[in-house]
This record gives sequence, structure tokens and C-alpha cells, in this order.
Amino acid sequence: MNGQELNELYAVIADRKANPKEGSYTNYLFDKGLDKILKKVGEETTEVVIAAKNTDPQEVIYESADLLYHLLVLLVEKGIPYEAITEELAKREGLVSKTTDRPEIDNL
Ligand SMILES: N=c1c2ncn([C@@H]3O[C@H](COP(=O)(O)OP(=O)(O)OP(=O)(O)O)[C@@H](O)[C@H]3O)c2ncn1[C@@H]1O[C@H](COP(=O)(O)O)[C@@H](O)[C@H]1O
Repeated sequence: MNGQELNELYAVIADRKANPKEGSYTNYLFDKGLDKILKKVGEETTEVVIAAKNTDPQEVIYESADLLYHLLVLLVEKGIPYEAITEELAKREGLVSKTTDRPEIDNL
């Protein structure tokens, strides 16, 4: 992916939805609809699990990339902005630091 970040991939996927491109696998998924996208997310999740039980880390990397791509397709299909996920993660980071960086909380 040549250094392309996940948010850039999200933008490409969102652009495919807005401006369909001939031969695009992403558009093939959007045309098939939500159930097909959900099936792919389920399949790719299972493939990550199976790969992780094997010894070759390259397989885990490959299947994880497939899963992340399909998850981003799902977010675009559901109209959920990429930032909604990063903001949710940032909120959790805040929660973690509240409970780990403030020892006085341990005494409550
Ligand atoms: N990152 C990906 C990406 N990861 C995985 N895939 C596709 O996901 C599919 C996964 O393989 P499978 O064998 O599970 O699926 P399949 O048999 O091809 O298809 P199904 O009939 O099962 O749906 C493959 O066809 C991959 O090409 C991806 N397709 C596109 N992208 C990126 O998405 C962007 C838009 O690409 P296009 O939609 O092709 O224009 C570009 O940046 C691409 O690099």
C-alpha cells in the first residue's frame, strides 16, 4: 500500500462510493450491498483467527490487511466517518490515563 494510511484508504473507498469506477472491487461490494459486505467482514475475521493459529506471521499480516480493508468498506457503507472510530479510541485512551496516571483514584 506504499505508506498509505488507513484514513487515506477510507477516503479512496468513500470516493469509489461517490464516483464508481469500472472494474473496482470496492464498487462490486457496494453494488452487492450490506449483507455481502458483512459476509466478507465475517470471512476475513475468521481468516485472521485461523492465520494466527498458524506459525507464519506473514499470513496474519495478509489477512489483517484484508480485514481492515473490508471493515473500512463497512464503515463507508454505514455512513460512519473514519474520525468517529479514532475519536472513540481517543476517548478510551483518556479513560485509561485517568485510571492509570492518577494513583489517588486507586484509594477510592
Ligand atoms: N485494500 C484493498 C483490498 N484488500 C483486499 N481487497 C480485495 O478483497 C478481495 C479478497 O479476496 P477474497 O478471495 O476473499 O474475495 P474474492 O473471491 O476476490 O471476492 P468475493 O467473490 O469473495 O467477494 C480480493 O479481491 C482483493 O483484491 C482489496 N481491494 C481493494 N483494496 C484497495 O481499495 C482501493 C480501491 O480499490 P478498487 O476498488 O479495486 O478500485 C485501492 O486503494 C485498493 O488498493
